[in-house]
Amino acid sequence: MYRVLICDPLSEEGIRPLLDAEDVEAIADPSLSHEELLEAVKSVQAIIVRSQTQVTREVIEHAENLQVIGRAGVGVDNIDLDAATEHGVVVVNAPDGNTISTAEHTMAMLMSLARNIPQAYHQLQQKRWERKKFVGVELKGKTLGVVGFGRIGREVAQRAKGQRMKVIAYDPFLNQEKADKAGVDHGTLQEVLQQADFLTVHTPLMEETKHLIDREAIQLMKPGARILNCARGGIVDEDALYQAIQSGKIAGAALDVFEEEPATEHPLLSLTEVVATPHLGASTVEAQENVATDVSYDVLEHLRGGTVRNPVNMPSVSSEMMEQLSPYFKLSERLGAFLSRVVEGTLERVSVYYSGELTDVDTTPLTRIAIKGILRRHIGQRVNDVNAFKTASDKGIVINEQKSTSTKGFTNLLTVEIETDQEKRSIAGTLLNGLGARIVQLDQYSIDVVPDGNLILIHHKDQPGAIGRVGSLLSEHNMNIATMQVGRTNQGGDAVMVLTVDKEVESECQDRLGEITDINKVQCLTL
Ligand SMILES: NC(=O)c1ccc[n+]([C@@H]2O[C@H](COP(=O)([O-])OP(=O)(O)OC[C@H]3O[C@@H](n4cnc5c(N)ncnc54)[C@H](O)[C@@H]3O)[C@@H](O)[C@H]2O)c1
Ligand SMILES: O=C(O)[C@H](O)COP(=O)(O)O
Repeated sequence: MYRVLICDPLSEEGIRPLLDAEDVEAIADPSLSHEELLEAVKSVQAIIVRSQTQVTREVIEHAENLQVIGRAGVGVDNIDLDAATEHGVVVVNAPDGNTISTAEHTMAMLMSLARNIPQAYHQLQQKRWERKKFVGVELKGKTLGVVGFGRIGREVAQRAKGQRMKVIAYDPFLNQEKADKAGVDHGTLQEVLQQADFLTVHTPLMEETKHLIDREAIQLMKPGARILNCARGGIVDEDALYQAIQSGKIAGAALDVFEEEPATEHPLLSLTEVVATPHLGASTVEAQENVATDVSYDVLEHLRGGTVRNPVNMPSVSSEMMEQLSPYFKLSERLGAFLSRVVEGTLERVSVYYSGELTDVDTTPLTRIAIKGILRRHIGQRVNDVNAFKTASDKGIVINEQKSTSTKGFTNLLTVEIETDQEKRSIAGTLLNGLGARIVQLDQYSIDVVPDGNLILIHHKDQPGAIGRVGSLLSEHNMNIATMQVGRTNQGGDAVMVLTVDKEVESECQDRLGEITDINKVQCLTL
C-alpha cells in the first residue's frame, strides 16, 4: 500500500484516481505545522503540494521512504530539487493545466491596472463617487513587453494582440522564426524594457531570474510604464518597484505574487497605484482540476513503476522513444551490475557504446540505467534513475557515451566499459529477436549468457579437465548447473567459464572452486 500525503488544498475531482486506487492510502492534510509535516512525511512514499508547502531539504531528509514529490502546478521553487535529486526522489509537476487560467488572470490584472478598477470599486464601497481620480489608459496601440515567452507568456501575448497591443518579447529560447510565427517582435531584455508601456514577467523564479527586474532594469523603462508580475514573487525586486512607484517613474503595478507569502502586510499594498491578488493565477475550477488530475496520474505512475509524463529533475522521454528504448532497460542495468561485481579497484570512468539500431536513438536513458546498475553495488537502492548521473559525478566518476559502428554482427549491441585505478573491463550485450537479452562478450571472450539469476565467473587456463573438476565440486555442494559457457582466446591460453546455477553460491563453495588446479579467479554474483 502506497501512502500519499496531500499537503495543500487540491481539487477532489482531480485527485479522484488517487482516492479510488486500491493500492493507495491518500492522507489529505492542508493544515500541518512544520513539525507535524516533518513527522507525517516519515511514513509516506509520495507528497503532493501546491505552492504553499515548502518541501525543503529538511523535509526530504525526514521522508525516509519518499519516492516522488508531485507539484500540482508549474513553479517548483518551493521544492528543494537538489535535495530531491540527491535522495533519488522524482519531482513531477503539472506544467500545462493552469496555463490558460494564469494567462487570463494576467489579462484581468492588465485591464484592472489600466483602468484602476479595484481602486475605484474600493472607493465606491466607501460611498465615494470618484471619477477624476481614476482616469485610465487604453491598451490599444500600447506596447506589452513580455519577459519569458513560455506557455503563459505566449498565451498572454495572443490575448494582448486581441486588444490590439503591440507585443515585444524576450526569452533566451525565442528566435526570429518563433517570434514571426507568434506574430510578435522579439528583442533583447534591454530592448523590451525600453519599449514596454506595460511589462509582464512569465519566467520561473530561479537564481538567474531573481530580481531580473531590478533598479537598473526599471531605470531603462519609459517614464510612466507599468509592471505586472503574475509569475513569482522575487522576479521583480519589490524594494526597487516600491521606490520607482513612489518617485513616479513607474505609474503602477499589478501583482499576483510576492517574495514572501502570505503578504498581507506588504508595503506595496499601501500604494494606490498597485492592484493585487493573493496568488490567484491558477485558482480556477478548471485549472485546479487539470493540475490535480495530471499530478495524480504521474504520482501513481511512478509509484507503480511506470513512466511519468512530467518529470522535473530528470529528462522526459517521449512515448515513441520509450517504445524503442524500454526493451533495453533490463539489459543495460544487468550489464552494468554484472561488470561492477567483477571489476576490481576504485571506479574512475564508465563508457557506454551503442551500435546497430541503437545508433539513431537518444540513448541517455539507457546510460543512466547502466550507471544505476553499476553504482548499486556500492550504494544500494538509494541510487535510481533520478540521481544516477549526479551520484556518479559526485564520486568523481567520468561518464562517456558513444555511438559505435562495430556491431560484431548483431543488429544491436550495447557495450559497457569500466576503468578503475587497477584495470579496464568490458561487457557487451544484445537483444536477440524473440529470445531476449544476452551477454555476448566479456572482455576479449565471446560468450552467450542470459544475464539473469546466480552466475559464477571463473577465469582459468584452457586445460583438459578444468570443466569436469568444476562440475564435480559443484555437485558435491549440491549445486545444480543450469547453463555453462566457455570462452577462450587461444587453445591452451586464458579462458573463462560462465555458469548459471540454481541457488546462490556459498562462500565455502566459492573458496574451494578457487583452489582447483588451473583456476585463477572465481567470482559469484546474483543478477
Ligand atoms: N500566479 C500563478 O498562480 C502562476 C500560475 C502558473 C505559473 N506561474 C509561474 O509562471 C511561471 C511560468 O510558467 P510557464 O508555464 O509559462 O512556464 P514555461 O516553462 O512554459 O515558460 C517559462 C519561460 O521562461 C523563459 N525564461 C527562463 N529564464 C529566462 C530569463 N532569464 N529571461 C527570460 N525568459 C526566461 C524560459 O525559456 C521559458 O520559455 C512558472 O514558473 C510559475 O512560477 C504562476
Ligand atoms: O506555479 C504555479 O503553478 C502557480 O503559482 C500556482 O500555484 P498554486 O498551486 O499555489 O495556486
